[in-house]
Amino acid sequence: MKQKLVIGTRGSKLALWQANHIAACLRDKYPGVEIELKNMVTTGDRILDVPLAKIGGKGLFTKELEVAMLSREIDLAVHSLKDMPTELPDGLVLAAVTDRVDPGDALISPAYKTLANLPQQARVGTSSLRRKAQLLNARPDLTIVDLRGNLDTRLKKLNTEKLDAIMLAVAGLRRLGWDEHITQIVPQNICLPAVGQGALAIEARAEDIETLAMLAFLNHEPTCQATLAERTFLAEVEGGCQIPIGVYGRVIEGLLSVNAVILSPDGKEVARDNIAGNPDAAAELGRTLAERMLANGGREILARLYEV
Ligand SMILES: NCc1[nH]cc(CCC(=O)O)c1CC(=O)O
Repeated sequence: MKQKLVIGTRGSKLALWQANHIAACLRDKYPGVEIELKNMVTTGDRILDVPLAKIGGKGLFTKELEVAMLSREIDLAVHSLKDMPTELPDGLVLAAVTDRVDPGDALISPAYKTLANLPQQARVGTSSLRRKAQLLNARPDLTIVDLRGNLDTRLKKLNTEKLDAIMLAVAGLRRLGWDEHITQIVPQNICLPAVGQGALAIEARAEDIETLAMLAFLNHEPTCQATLAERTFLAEVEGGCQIPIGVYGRVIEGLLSVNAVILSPDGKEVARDNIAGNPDAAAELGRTLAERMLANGGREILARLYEV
């Protein structure tokens, strides 16, 4: 057993909460082991004035931490699983995926409360293509305003940018204790979450058997299986850029079911489908669902996306 573990984390409030949460779990489990946090800055933190979809490139919020891990500056990194690319760099693995309590998206609209109540042409802030496309699919009249920045910045922009609503992940708001701002948990038939939303990913070096063994207790197997299906689905449909897809898998009574949607950015074209099966075949379920959706309209939606 190691006598010390160094956790790398980004400096945002959410990232620090997540890293401190895992640090607390580790201290609790291994009272004699020194657990240290090391703050790092990623490209995604540095560039705040450009819509995420335009920065491009994968692992905007993970790469610097991964470089530090490979050079042994840190032993593990804590990420929102949602921010992790489907393929990890050589030499790194997912050591654990934690349980997720809140996979969904929340609407914050002090004036109107719910999506159905928003007036025609209401201004809704989000930086996510996935939320934008699903919002427009349900409400083509809405005006979507790009909204970047950390959670606190985005909450402030609700007022400063004169928005009628913003949409954020429930999990992030809950972790920061800001769930009193939530006015509606958006139902999944309107908005499916991002791959891995709500789960934490613990990343470590593949050869670091000792650390991997110490982290294994953090893994929640049903969430690991559900998100494996989601990540395989994403890997199968994704090309070079950010695309509007939502997908949610969960294991109930031993059955893994996965719901997914692929949309055009304007929300007008949609392919929806679902699949269910043995959780041990999670990757295969994700892949089969992706193949089926690509064959049933998904491929055309993506082709038009790459044309522009
Ligand atoms: N894109 C940033 C990001 N990465 C993870 C979360 C929330 C926590 C989670 O989904 O686990 C958020 C904020 C948001 O989308 O509202």
